[in-house]
Amino acid sequence: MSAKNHPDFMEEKEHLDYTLGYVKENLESSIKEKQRIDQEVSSAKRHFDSSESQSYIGLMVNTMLQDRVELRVKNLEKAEGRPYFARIDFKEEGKKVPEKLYIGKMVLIRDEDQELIIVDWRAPIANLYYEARLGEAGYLCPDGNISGDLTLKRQFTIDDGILKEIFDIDITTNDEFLQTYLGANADNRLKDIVSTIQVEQNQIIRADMWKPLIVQGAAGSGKTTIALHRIAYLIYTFEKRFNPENFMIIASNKLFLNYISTVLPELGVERVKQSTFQDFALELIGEKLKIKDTSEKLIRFVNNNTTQTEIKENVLLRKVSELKSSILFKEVLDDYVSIIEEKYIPNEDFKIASYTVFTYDEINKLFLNEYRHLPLMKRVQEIKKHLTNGLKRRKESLVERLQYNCDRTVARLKSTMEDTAERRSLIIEAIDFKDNTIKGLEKESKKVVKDYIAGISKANPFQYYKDFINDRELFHKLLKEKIADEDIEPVRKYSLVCIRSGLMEIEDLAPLIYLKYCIYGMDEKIPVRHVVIDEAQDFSVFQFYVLKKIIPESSFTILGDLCQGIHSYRGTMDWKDVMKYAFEDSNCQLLTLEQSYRTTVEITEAANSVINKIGDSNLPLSKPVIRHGEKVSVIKKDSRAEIANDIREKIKEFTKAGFKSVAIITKTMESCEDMLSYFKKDKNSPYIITGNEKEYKGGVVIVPSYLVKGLEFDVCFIADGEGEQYKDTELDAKLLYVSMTRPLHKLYIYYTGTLSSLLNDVGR
Ligand SMILES: Nc1ncnc2c1ncn2[C@@H]1O[C@H](COP(=O)(O)OP(=O)(O)OP(=O)(O)O)[C@@H](O)[C@H]1O
Repeated sequence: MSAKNHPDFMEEKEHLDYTLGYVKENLESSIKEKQRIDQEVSSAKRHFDSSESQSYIGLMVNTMLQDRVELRVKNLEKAEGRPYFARIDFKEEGKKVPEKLYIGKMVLIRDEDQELIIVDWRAPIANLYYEARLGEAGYLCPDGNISGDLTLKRQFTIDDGILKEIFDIDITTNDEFLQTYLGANADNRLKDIVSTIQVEQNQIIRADMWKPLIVQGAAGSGKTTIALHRIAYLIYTFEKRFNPENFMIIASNKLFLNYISTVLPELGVERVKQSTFQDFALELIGEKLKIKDTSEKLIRFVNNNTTQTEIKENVLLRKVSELKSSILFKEVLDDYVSIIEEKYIPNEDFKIASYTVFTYDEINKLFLNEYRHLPLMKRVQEIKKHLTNGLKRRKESLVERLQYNCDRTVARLKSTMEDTAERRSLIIEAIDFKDNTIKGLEKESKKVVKDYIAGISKANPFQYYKDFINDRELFHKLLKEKIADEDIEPVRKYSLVCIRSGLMEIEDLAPLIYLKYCIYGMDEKIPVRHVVIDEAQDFSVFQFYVLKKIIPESSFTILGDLCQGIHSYRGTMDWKDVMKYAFEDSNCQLLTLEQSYRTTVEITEAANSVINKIGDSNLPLSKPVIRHGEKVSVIKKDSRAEIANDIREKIKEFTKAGFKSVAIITKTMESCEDMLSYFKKDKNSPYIITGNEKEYKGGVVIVPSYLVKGLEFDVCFIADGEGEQYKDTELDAKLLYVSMTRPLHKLYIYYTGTLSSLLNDVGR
């Protein structure tokens, strides 16, 4: 309700004014404090003397103070216009009066008396706001369970320091309050949702960090947003144990990373590691490999192929991808590594001079049995230690023997011969022989271990991978009964072409990391403790498997939507596979988010009718939050030019009405370019998203259906809804579904000729 009509308006206004005044005053003094510390740090850096420990300690302390005051300034700046969004009154058991707690994006404590002015939304007690109902309630904190009575839950709309609305609520968030947020227009970035997080979202954000968590969330259910809030929550909760750098987001492309990049700073989080799987994999493999554009294969599938050859080629492409993305291929590589392992140690005894220190069998047994738990190269390091120790012992016993023999010879000569020149010469000869032999042994012992180890292969993982694909006989042997006989050679040949052309595919990265892991181990300890993977339906089970293997100390939050699995040939079709193979079912939780917050009831229902055409009852549909809008318009035109004209007119109208982001979505890049040609002469012509850009600028864009995933716009125009474009296939249905679930408010679907049968139930 309008704040002024609320009975507590005056009380709340006074409190807000007080808080704003405090924030302002504090901001001014904190800025001064910051300037002072900045100056001190820069002067300390200029006069830094590394040999003086006092100088080092001083600089460290000042840098820490600098970080702290910088954070305080940032927090206060954030609190300037809207210091909090909610209030709860909670009477803890045993206390007489309820405590009034104002919840905001950051904590604010009054310096004078340590009074809590604003509670951080991530604090344990703030959970009452997100999950508890009025009445008996409790929350879990490091001291245990705190119970009491929740007497008030209140939400505020505060705009630029002005109290606009007050809602007293019981359940999580009031519909009206949520609606205000959902009804807002999208600029070019995702935003934070701290004030309207829903119960099921909150449970994901605050879920146990150490249990792997998979979230199947419908389009628009807030997966990306929640992923970012979860990181902010975990960083806050584990502030003392981990740094932001210990958290990592892996997403499908750089554009998407850029799209989400503003939310974390908004939530007060910086320095979190962000990467695409491809970049991260290349960093791990450590080879300068060129990788094909990840959309290239999809583009081939998306373009409607006509010739039999093209159709045949595409079938092969799918098979290659499916194989290399599967756990089956990991098993094939396990067999391959076993073969490498058998021949890894050269069939040679380890000798010094002509004396055998260890036989080949002894060494190989150690390699294959004793050190089996280690990667091959790590075993070699152990063997090296073993050889060195054995050599030392052997050398000592040889020296002892030589000394003993020499002493005996000398004694014998002395007892059997007169002290003549001949006897002296024989004694010198014996001593020289001993000394020279020892010298020889010393010299040889310096290099025998090195030479033996040098005989062991040091090929890099990529070389092993190439060798495997090059070796026709071996490839066939290991793939037999794994895939159809007639597919083995085409798969090998296709892979061979990739290798020879120097362009690998994203599907080759998990196998390469795996080979590196098995043969070399991961020396670089990856300092990541929690990995969040978004758009996870595009990741294969093998990719999840290797990530888990190489960062075993990390836990994972995996979020995706199978309905949007447009890369299903290399992605995940069933979360249960991920649970079973990547996490070996160990405590892995699967949660679902069905409610969609992005779009209207009408648009969600239309999109669901398309996904229903696939006829797969396992595909989880989304449920719209109760926000109604216009019906989805399905519009027939005689030509593309007419479609472009209509879109142009509508864009003008919507821009006037305040909509900030608009997308014209076509199925392929070719049709994007065709669409753009009609806008070329316009003053503010839209631009095409190609997938190569690192920055997302927003505004009016033209985008192919396979690149629109993850993004959202106020209004979307699907410019080519005809049957010729979108056939009755699973991939086309998913592409349409993804495209249709992007708008917040309005969706128009245009076509010429005949409408795609996938859209038969839309607009009815
Ligand atoms: N609790 C919430 N309160 C307000 N807005 C919300 C809430 N949850 C989600 N949203 C909004 O819904 C929209 C969709 O969120 P987001 O992009 O994170 O969803 P998603 O599940 O990742 O979508 P998709 O898979 O379709 O890309 C965003 O505009 C987000 O701000």
